[in-house]
Amino acid sequence: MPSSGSDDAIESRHDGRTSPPAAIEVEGLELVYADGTAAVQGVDMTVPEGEFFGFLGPNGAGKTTTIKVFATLLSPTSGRVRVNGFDVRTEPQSVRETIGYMAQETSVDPELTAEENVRFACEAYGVPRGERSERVDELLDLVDLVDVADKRAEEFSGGMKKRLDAATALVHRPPLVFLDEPTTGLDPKARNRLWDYFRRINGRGTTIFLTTQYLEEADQLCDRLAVISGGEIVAEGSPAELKRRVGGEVLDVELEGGPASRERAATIARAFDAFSDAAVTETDEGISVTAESARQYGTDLLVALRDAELIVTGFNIRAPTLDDVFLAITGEAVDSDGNDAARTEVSR
Ligand SMILES: Nc1ncnc2c1ncn2[C@@H]1O[C@H](COP(=O)(O)OP(=O)(O)OP(=O)(O)O)[C@@H](O)[C@H]1O
Repeated sequence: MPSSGSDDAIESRHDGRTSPPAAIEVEGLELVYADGTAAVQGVDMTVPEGEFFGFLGPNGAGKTTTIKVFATLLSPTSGRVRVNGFDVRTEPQSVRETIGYMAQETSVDPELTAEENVRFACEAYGVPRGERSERVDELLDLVDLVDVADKRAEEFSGGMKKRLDAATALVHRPPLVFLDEPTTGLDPKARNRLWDYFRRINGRGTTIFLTTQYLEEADQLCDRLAVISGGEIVAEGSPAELKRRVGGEVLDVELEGGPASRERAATIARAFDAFSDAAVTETDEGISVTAESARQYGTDLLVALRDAELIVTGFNIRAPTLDDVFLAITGEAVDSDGNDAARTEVSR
């Protein structure tokens, strides 16, 4: 793993000997765009080598801006960022040579075959000529595109294009890969195949930095997560830790009637004595109540709703998901259709 720099406070904090350099080390990162938008405001984070790290946040939170700083496409306004041991400001070339970047839009050439796309990427990244054929075969095999190696990418489904794109991001065997919303718009089957692939490259030791709008994806794949909101990190931990932080269980109640019924039910749940610590949200079907005592007093709430002449058509008690974590932390629900995050009122 490359490492350089003598005057580096971050490295000396690690003593420079006992701990290997982290894949990503960030102290006090700020990025202000030319128009004055403060997109990232004082971010600190460390991603150890080999980790599968998830970076979550509502739209406009600063995720892509942060990735672009890590990938040296934007220069930080202030703060220190080291990627694979290199300073993004003073050693951008070394950073670029040691990272893979799968951007939101695929960069595959539709006119070229799968094999030609990967071969072209090998040339662009300076893979030695004698190694190219083997590298192309290995990567097409890794992403299960061997059977269609000679087909033009324009014939591929969205999922196949994404897998091909991921292969091209890996031709130079980078120890760290950035995946910016890699599965957006894919059907569940295609998404699952990509997940297998990401797990495989992480299993080979590659550090992965993933942004996604699918919280289930983060839950399934990531060792650790950070949530960014308004340019600041507002929560960090493993998926299990974050879920525990929400606390308790979630009671989902389905109601007959429109928004007025949901609003009345939410008011009743908020006023319910047993749920003084509850987070109550209105959902598409009814309401959700997250509380320590959701299981114990859930039926009492159902009775209270019935007494208020609201018609309950279904209910369910479950453990919190990352969606609940996200809602509790940011006050916004992630819209899995990829539209703007829906703002939902949260009372705590
Ligand atoms: N080139 C730019 N000039 C000025 N402001 C920008 C620019 N690019 C992004 N922004 C703003 O910076 C903030 C952070 O944007 P960014 O794209 O990093 O967020 P994001 O979390 O990646 O959102 P999304 O999920 O929508 O991609 C937003 O307020 C956005 O409007």
